[in-house]
Amino acid sequence: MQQYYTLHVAGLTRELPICSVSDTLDIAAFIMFSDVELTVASAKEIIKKAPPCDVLITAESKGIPLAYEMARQMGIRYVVARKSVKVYTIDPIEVEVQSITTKGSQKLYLGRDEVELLNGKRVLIVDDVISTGESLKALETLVEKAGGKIVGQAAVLAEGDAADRKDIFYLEKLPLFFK
Ligand SMILES: O=P(O)(O)OC[C@H]1O[C@H](OP(=O)(O)OP(=O)(O)O)[C@H](O)[C@@H]1O
Ligand SMILES: Nc1ncnc2[nH]cnc12
Repeated sequence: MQQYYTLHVAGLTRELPICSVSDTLDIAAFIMFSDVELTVASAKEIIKKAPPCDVLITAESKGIPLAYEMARQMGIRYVVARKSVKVYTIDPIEVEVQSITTKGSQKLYLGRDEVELLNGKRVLIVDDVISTGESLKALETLVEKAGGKIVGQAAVLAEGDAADRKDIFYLEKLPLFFK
């Protein structure tokens, strides 16, 4: 039978389905897509903790609604690091990324327009979850390549050991489930 983890975040409660990552590890899947109420409330709470910044960056895909909503509330722009190059991606820069939810390695790309938005700016990196930190590391590398200055790294949830990191801020911890 499907099992759930009860999450309290930003004044809301959600039941997260427990999903298998491997023979030894399960995660509670945190998917903000579709959940406008949770996205708006989480954005508001992260903004309260955020340092002054000029632009946000997130990774495709689950960080996008959060970055959009934070940028809307803050009145600033946001950049999405894409997982593929499109016909309209001019002069892409790239970095390799691995994530706890995806087998094998992927890449994150920024086009020239996104690089221009980041260059010389105070950049806040945002994501829905920070777990192994690999996605965050890839975003850091991209911001540095683009000539941006990272002023903070934020997430709604810090999963597993990420909760002990001192270089990020987040709203709630999320446990990993070892089998
Ligand atoms: O700290 P990490 O281990 O890198 O995990 C965190 C990343 O994993 C998730 O994305 P995912 O790779 O599942 O891709 P998706 O957003 O496209 O579903 C999440 O949105 C973060 O970007
Ligand atoms: N618990 C989780 N739910 C969704 N995506 C994730 N990426 C890393 N941990 C995750």
